[in-house]
Amino acid sequence: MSLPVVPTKPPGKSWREINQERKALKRQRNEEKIIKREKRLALEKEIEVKVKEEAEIEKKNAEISTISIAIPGSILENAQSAELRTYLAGQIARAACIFCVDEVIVYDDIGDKLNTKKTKLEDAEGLKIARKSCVQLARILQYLECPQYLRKHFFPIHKDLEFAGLLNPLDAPHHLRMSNDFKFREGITMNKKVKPGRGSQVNVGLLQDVSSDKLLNPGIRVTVKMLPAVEGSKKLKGKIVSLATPRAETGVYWGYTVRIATNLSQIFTQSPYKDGYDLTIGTSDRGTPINDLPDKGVKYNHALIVFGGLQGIEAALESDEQLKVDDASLLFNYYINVLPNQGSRTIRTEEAVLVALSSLRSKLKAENEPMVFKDTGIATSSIFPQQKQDISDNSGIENNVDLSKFD
Ligand SMILES: C[S@@+](CC[C@H](N)C(=O)[O-])C[C@H]1O[C@@H](n2cnc3c(N)ncnc32)[C@H](O)[C@@H]1O
Repeated sequence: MSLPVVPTKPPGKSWREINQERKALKRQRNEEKIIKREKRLALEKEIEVKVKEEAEIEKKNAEISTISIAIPGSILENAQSAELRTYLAGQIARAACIFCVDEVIVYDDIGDKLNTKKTKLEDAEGLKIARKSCVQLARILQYLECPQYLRKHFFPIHKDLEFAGLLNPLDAPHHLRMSNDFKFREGITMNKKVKPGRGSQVNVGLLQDVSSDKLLNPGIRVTVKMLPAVEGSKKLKGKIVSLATPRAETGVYWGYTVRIATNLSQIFTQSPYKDGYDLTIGTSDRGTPINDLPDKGVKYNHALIVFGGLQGIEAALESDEQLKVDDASLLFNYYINVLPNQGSRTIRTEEAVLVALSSLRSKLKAENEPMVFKDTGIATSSIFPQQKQDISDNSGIENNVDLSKFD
């Protein structure tokens, strides 16, 4: 039988002193517990506020007003050579970039009339057939929009791109060089092992990959918000954000997405915006003179401007079996002539895009205009002074058509 343990009294101290010390220790422990709990509650609150703020930013991003243009792929079919076809596609890309277009829809305005010029795509949704000229136009548009350092990952050698290397570059703000210091960068998720709980490594066109906050499949194009460097650490860290975030947060134009519509009606029905387009404009020399529109009087949140091909929008309407109207102007909120008293009998589609986007600027009023990007250019950092050379030449993007499975 074991005897009860009797606490031994340390020498030189009375039992009163010992009890007081114990009580003080207990009090101190309780106080520490309270401080710890308060700290934890404060941290939880901070996280809650941050999550709310981020949700607000995401909501704001989704609300930024956008401009989409629809171009018939068939315009390439009238060009005399492969080089001229490529150049024409480059002109559309340059116009879209110059006027900060958010979405380019390449549509088929001819339909089944000339069935031979089609190419097949088999994906999860089943068999899709698209006009070859539409696929080529979409491919060149995507190629030019993609930052040079990512092209080798997203654009394998393809006949459609044979002369794309000769094209005038877009020189878009998101085509960053190593020497550019900007808080957003486009990147590709890499196939690198990461520790459990960590996000994907992303190549953003710098010497070092960025550790991101999300674990994604390799080979995906992502937009990364670069996080401030931690003191004493050389590691680059970033947060994966939506494609709309750079523009919503800084006002900088961040490129366009590309989709293919296999007829005129799909331009309207397959809009990536939740409630579709709230302003639709058709362009034709038979439209209402643009001067009739009030200055800054046409409000929009998601505007769509549709251009026709050789025979105009009327021909596209005729080829679309789903559309039962016989007057093209009835498809749009506005049907406009952007250059009354034109000097040439015909204005080509690629010319009309520049004229229309330019003259509509003074007529349209965005409901949620992105803020003005105040920087005169993207700042050049002194961190990489010796690496000012262009990164090697070289898509995938939210809402972007996946062209990799087209012939
Ligand atoms: C060669 S034109 C087509 C022919 C036609 N006369 C017409 O405007 O419908 C090609 C496209 O350029 C645009 N376009 C040409 N002239 C235009 C004008 N004066 N105003 C607005 N758009 C025009 C239209 O989108 C048109 O479908």
